[in-house]
Amino acid sequence: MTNLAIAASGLRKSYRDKKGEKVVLDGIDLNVPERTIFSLLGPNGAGKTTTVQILSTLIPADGGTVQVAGFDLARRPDDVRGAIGVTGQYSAVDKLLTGEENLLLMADLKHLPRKEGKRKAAELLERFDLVEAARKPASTYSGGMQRRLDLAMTLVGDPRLIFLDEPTTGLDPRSRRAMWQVVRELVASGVTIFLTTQYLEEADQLADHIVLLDHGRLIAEGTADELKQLIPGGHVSLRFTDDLALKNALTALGRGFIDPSDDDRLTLQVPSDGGVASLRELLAALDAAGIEPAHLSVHTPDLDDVFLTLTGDQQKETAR
Ligand SMILES: Nc1ncnc2c1ncn2[C@@H]1O[C@H](COP(=O)(O)OP(=O)(O)OP(=O)(O)O)[C@@H](O)[C@H]1O
Repeated sequence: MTNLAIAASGLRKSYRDKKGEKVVLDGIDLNVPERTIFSLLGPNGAGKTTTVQILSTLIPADGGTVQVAGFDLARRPDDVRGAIGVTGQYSAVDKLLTGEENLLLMADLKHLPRKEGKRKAAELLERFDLVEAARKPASTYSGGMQRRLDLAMTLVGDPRLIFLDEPTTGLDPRSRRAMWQVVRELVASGVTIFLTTQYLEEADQLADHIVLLDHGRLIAEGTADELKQLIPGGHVSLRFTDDLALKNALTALGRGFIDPSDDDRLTLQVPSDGGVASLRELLAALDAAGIEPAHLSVHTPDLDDVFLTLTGDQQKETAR
């Protein structure tokens, strides 16, 4: 049986404000297998940060039972803290210090002997491609370098489970990809990652398992592929060299629409799940009618489509 890095059941949290009680987490269950990347995906205000704050012992839950790294969260918070690392939207990096000084400070906080601290700092600077910048103040670092330093600082304590709360928000595409690579390497080295993100592509790229959180409830979960299958929208695009071939194909297949975005009106969109069996069937039907498409492409719905369908269109802006 796979060991669970996180097992949460019936997690609840609400806040009281002038308007009364606001339920932020409405009884959610989470099971995160060790050595996997688990992604909590949701729009602004869905409750992602609150979940991370509870699981990392920063704030108490109002209800539910939680085990983190094998420890009961309510009874053994110190053991949980010793096993986890958290890098949040608000970085722990002190910008007045150099990268190396930040790492040594963290090693002191973790009570590592001086020699061991220096060895660890040097290893992490190397691993996170920060050797050249090691003696420069962190204020001179790019956004991507600061995130890498932040994550390196988290690793000083050798955590088994790392919470990455929106680790690439605001980074350019190249830095985002570099961070993804770092995350993949961490998992390969045996760490478990609990990732929150607003970026669907990020969850698609990294996560073994995704849960969609909306208004404090889990509204869907599965692998990226499983989530994509929850909604319709896949199709095969067939482009023909002339109008007659397109018309014949439409007759032979008995279904399809002319793609309005093709100015030449020579592309047929045929609804399909994009699977091998249905593609084979479609090509056989065209073959039997003696029609050869000039170009074929398969479009499966992406996580954007899933997210927008399941959370409602009004969240289109925050979902990207
Ligand atoms: N201390 C607090 N007091 C009152 N309400 C709070 C408090 N902390 C969070 N909330 C509310 O809880 C809801 C969830 O917030 P949370 O920060 O967990 O969302 P999120 O999914 O992380 O969003 P974001 O992507 O913006 O960080 C929000 O409506 C927020 O206003």
